[in-house]
Amino acid sequence: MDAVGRLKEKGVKVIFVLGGPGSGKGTQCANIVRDFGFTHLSAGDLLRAEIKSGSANGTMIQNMIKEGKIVPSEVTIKLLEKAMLENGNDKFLIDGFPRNEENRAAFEEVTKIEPEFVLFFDCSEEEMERRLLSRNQGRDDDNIETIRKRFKVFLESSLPVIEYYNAKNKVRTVDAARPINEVFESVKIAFSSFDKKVTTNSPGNSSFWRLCWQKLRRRVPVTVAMTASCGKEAPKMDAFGRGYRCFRR
Ligand SMILES: Nc1ncnc2c1ncn2[C@@H]1O[C@H](COP(=O)(O)OP(=O)(O)OP(=O)(O)O)[C@@H](O)[C@H]1O
Ligand SMILES: Nc1ccn([C@H]2C[C@H](O)[C@@H](COP(=O)(O)O)O2)c(=O)n1
Repeated sequence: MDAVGRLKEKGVKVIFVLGGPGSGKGTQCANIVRDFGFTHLSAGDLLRAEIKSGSANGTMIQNMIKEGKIVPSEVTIKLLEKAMLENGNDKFLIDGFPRNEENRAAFEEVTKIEPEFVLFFDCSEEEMERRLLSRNQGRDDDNIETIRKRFKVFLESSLPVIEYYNAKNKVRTVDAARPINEVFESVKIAFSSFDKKVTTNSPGNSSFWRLCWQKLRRRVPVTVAMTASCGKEAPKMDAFGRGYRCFRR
């Protein structure tokens, strides 16, 4: 049986975890693994492991990561597919993928998998830059020059992917600019509605969404619980340039 058949047979469920560089995707994925039984697959980690393994693609991947560029989809998808097939679990958090339209379309085409939902960590560039510069994990790309390139790629190539899934009502947005524990409280809300397939303020609830809009227009912060569970696009009151935040605190 081919890889697609085996993934289908396994009944693989996928959640894409997206957000700017340093928004806290990896940190929160560790919490989700602990509490919700998912396996965490970081596209960036898989690519870095490929460099270390000395594979034929290693040098190309290394150069692209140093430049903040996105590695061709076929390389990343092969690594993700292999990791999902080799793992006994059937629930995966795919962190940092899809990073652009090519990643997204190729993944669907090759694996025939649609994500259950997309967990989007919303954080300002200032905060992400602060975090990346103090991450201290010896990453080649955590220097100010590459960080700026990664932000540009995020805005130009990754946000359209989030918008694509948003149009399909598949995005659950979390305000990621708060302390780790507070962010996780919102993540838990996003996941509890996944398990139960019910949300208190469901995306289809137009009066709820109208209330969100009214609050945003008056600059009253919409609570994270609402944002996380409604699963709809947060209106862009403070978009581009300073990140993708829907309101100022
Ligand atoms: N809510 C938070 N508040 C403060 N620091 C945080 C928070 N979340 C994560 N961090 C720290 O910020 C840094 C980046 O976090 P993390 O590696 O989880 O981000 P990421 O989105 O996975 O980044 P990348 O896309 O570059 O891999 C880490 O040093 C982490 O400890
Ligand atoms: N789908 C992906 C994911 C990652 N990369 C490359 C480019 C990124 O800057 C780098 C680090 O990823 P991170 O660990 O920050 O998620 O890896 C890619 O090309 N394609």
